Amino acid sequence: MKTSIATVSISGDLREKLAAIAAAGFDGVEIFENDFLAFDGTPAEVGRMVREHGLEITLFQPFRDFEGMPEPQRARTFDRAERKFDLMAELGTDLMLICSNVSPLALGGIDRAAADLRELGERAAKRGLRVGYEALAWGRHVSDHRDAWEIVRRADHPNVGLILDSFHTLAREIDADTIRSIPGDRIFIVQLADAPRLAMDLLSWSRHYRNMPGEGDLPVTAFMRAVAATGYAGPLSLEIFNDQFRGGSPRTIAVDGRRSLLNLMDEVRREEPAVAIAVPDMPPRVSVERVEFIEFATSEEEATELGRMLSTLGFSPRARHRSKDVVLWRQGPERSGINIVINTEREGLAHSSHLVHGANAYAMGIRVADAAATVTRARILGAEPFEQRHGPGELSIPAIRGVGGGVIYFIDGGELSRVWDIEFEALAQPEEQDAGLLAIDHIAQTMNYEEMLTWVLFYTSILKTRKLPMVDVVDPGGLVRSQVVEADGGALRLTLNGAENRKTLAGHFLAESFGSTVQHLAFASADIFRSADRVRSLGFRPLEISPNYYDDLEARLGLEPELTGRMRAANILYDRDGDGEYFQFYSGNYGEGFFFEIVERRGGYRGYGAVNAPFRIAAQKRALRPKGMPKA
Ligand SMILES: O=C(O)c1ccc(O)c(O)c1
Ligand SMILES: [Mg+2]
Repeated sequence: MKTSIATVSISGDLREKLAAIAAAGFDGVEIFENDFLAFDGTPAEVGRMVREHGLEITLFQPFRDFEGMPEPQRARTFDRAERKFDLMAELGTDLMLICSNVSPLALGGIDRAAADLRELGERAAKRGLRVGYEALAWGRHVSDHRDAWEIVRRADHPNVGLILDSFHTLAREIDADTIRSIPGDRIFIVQLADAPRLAMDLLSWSRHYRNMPGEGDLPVTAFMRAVAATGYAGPLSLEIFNDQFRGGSPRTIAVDGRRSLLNLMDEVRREEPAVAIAVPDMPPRVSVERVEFIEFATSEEEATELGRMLSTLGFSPRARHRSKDVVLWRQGPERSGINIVINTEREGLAHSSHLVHGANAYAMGIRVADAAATVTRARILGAEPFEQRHGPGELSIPAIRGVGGGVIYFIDGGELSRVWDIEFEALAQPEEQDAGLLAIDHIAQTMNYEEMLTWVLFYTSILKTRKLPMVDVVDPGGLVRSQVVEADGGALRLTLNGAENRKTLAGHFLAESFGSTVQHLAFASADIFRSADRVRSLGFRPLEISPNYYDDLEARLGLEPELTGRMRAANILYDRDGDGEYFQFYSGNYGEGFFFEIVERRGGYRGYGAVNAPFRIAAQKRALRPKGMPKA
């Protein structure tokens, strides 16, 4: 399988685009005409530059408003095509994309279009070139790949083929299985793009909101399965028109693109075992069992402060690392579900993370079915493996760098599961101060909004997880977009929060911690009222919620005043869905906006209390303001 990407998908000038595309491991590029026109070198220089990067030009595009023109436009269109053929010869590519005509002058008629393409194919053949015909979803007469195929079929020329583009087919909800009857060798190139579901006109949707396969909501896998079934063996080429990507980091977008293609083809290979698909062999997405630990990097002083906060939540220091300045905090019986690690080392990644971000939860450990396989898959998908010096007798825990520069460790059932015994030495048992917190319910990570798709693709391509629809959270200082990535049964729940500006609580946290990511940790309780009582007696001060909230709860959901009274007294917020109920309360802020949450899920409640987020944020801002939080 050859991977390719259109230059239009990446930001920067042509030089920067090519460097990023090559570094990410693509085999080829589609040269988008405008990227070429804006460049100040000759076509031959562009061709040389592409090849010096080890890339080939898979396609020159687009050639517009070609088929079905009346004279005199028709003759001029052919002249224009000949000029572009000259250019292609200099660039060193043999394939040109003709997109279906959108001109009001176009006459329509399948046979007329076929005759024009046949003549163009004849002219292309004289120069050893080929032309591919693509149906734009908004084409004037041709907007469906089935019609485009019929035209190509009737053109009946070896130098004329079909170009498929997942966006145009899927945006119009055309059944992708109609591709299965097209001969694979008549398809000259396949362009791939996903997109979020949006209600808008097709052209604007396509030109501004496409994204990488797996990042959006379109059934790109079903489309690609149908393409694979035709026997098509040419390049798979990403063609992503996206306003955000145009301003993003070329390196990141290129790495995301290649990750998305490999992940897609791996999925197709598993779902179409009868079709031979050349994709690097990789372990399947690994299932997650639970969050094994969260590790904070802090100074000694901050460790004391964080420890004080954890003590009020019922945690106590239980074990110390045998050779490092690292302490394990737990609560409840031995082997309870929450392991919090505080690292005050003066070297290594924890230390450098602390220098950059201040105290922060820079690492997490995830228990998976197979730790080594997880890292193998992640590496093939372009993630960076992480290894740190380990002392004699210590384990080498498979790990990768996360998107934000932190670390994700993977632990499985083998020797790795004994890490707490092997590397740690138990401390004297303190008096019992358990608050009934049983597990990490979810981890909330904050990032710039522009980086959210990168994170979503990272998690969903490496781990057996899925994304939920994005929701808007209103902060008095602006909007925060929130998207959940979760594993079956809640074994891993991540809430990703994308901040658009620094006036929001999330944006403030991001700015003040120089891009650290874990902004809050939610612990699960089986009895939130009991946990609330316990932590209060340990000195915990919950985030105070406005009394107006509880009046509204009674009115809105018809809750018993007795229940709302208890919630009001403990500052507990409430939500429910078709499956169950959710109770939650929060801590105040630690540092520049880090906090803890305690939750109880009753029945099969699946959400995260998103409806309550604005009230939580308003309360946190009230609490933060005296320390210099900008007024929203
Ligand atoms: O938006 C367009 O005009 C356009 C051009 C070329 C393509 O391949 C395409 O999918 C869209
Ligand atoms: Mg296209």
